[in-house]
Amino acid sequence: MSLDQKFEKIFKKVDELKPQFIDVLAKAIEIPAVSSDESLRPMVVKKAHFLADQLKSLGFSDIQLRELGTQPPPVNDPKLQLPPVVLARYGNDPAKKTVLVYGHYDVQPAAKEDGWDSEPFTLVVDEEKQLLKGRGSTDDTGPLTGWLHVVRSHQEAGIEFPVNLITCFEGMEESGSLGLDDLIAVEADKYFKDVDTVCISDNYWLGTKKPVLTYGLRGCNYYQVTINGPHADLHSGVFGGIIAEPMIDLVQVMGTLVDSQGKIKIEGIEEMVAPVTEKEHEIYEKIDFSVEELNAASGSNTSLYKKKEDILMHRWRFPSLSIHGVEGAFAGQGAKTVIPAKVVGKFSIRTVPDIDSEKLTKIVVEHCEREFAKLNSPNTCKAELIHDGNYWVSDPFNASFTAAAKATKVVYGVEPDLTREGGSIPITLSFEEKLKTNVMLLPMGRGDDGAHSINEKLDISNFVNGIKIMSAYLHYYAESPEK
Ligand SMILES: C[C@H](N)C(=O)N[C@@H](Cc1c[nH]cn1)C(=O)O
Ligand SMILES: [Zn+2]
Ligand SMILES: [Zn+2]
Repeated sequence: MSLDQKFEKIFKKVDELKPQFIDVLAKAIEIPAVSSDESLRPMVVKKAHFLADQLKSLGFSDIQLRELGTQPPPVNDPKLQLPPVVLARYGNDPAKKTVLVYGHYDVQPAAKEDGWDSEPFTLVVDEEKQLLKGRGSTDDTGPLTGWLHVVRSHQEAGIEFPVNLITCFEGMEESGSLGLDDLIAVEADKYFKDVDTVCISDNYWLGTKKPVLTYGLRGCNYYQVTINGPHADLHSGVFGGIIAEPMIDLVQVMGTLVDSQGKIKIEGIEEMVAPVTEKEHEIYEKIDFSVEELNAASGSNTSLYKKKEDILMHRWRFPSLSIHGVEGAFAGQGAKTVIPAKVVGKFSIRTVPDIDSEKLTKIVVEHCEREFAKLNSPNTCKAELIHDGNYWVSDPFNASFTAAAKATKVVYGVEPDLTREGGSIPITLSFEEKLKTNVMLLPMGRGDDGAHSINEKLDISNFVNGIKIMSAYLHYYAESPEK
């Protein structure tokens, strides 16, 4: 049977099985697997078991829920267990290539009060707009479950699976992939011994129309600054003006990190960024993107840059510093007149070549300490790293990228753009280094999916076509003469 004939049968099955695939996604999304919320850790574990059950019913073998030990500090409960990594195999034929597919089953926090139109952990199938709405639909439960549907479609179409598949599904990606590095090191010559390539479906197209393949990610160093003052929250009428307020110190320290144009004000970071080459300018010129698409995705007119090249460089190629929030501060409606006793400011820096993570942390911590010292406050200040994750940039010209480009052409009828990604997938570089193989990012969703935001969605066409691309990719990769 020719590849085209195989694809016809598989794709027909994907279309037929669509309602069942959506049903699996709905069941997965129902589990609020928020890795950053310690109280929801049992839910993250529950989702791992749900996936293991799915893998079992599909006939995967050697299914393991690998424990990673306790979560390292800073953490409220020092006994908190990390969620397990779900390892499984489909096929173990030495004559076939082996593809490791990585995905994460944890999600970002979400609450209806944040502005969602519906309950975030109830999948909404919007027939009118042809989209699937719910936390994790695009990041990353939809793409992750896509790999399971690839297997099911092959089974029901009666087509032999072209490769050996290994899954590595983790539950801590949104919180720094803690513990996974060590597991990969331990299993590099055991469970992962025969891996020829790694495919990750956990990012997004640049815009809304053109499919892409991705060869780079920024890293992410996440920090917290804790200012400690009085023993308890106090009445601002009774104590305001006569004690040093932690929140006043914190906003001043945080105010020295970045300006409103996005320029990082911490000395020593810019110097670590690799200079932009002439070749890079040429690459960026050819990419399909506009400020209008950015505005549509952000739902605003607040872009700091108007030119395509500036936007892309600042998204992919330069570091950025974002301020995320303050733990312990009043954040509700109304007018509570309180002086918070202890506040913890959270910010992260997206890193790029050649920023050294340890050096960056030293610079950041010293900067915060220096700025706090200037305040002459009797309060205490501690700045620390919560987690870091490496940036990754690879060469997109190998058998895996070629197979994915062919698969994209078969499904969408166009050559994909080659992009980098402003977000981070902390474990990517570890796969490349520890398994001594290449990694390819094959995104399923679109740039306006609202990952990490309210009303996160995945277009039904992206879900269905994504499963078809994943299927065709495995066949093209299996047929390729190189690894
Ligand atoms: C791109 C990926 N889907 C993603 O959202 N990654 C997260 C990873 C992260 C790193 N620190 C905290 N979370 C991201 O880029 O924010
Ligand atoms: Zn995410
Ligand atoms: Zn993700």
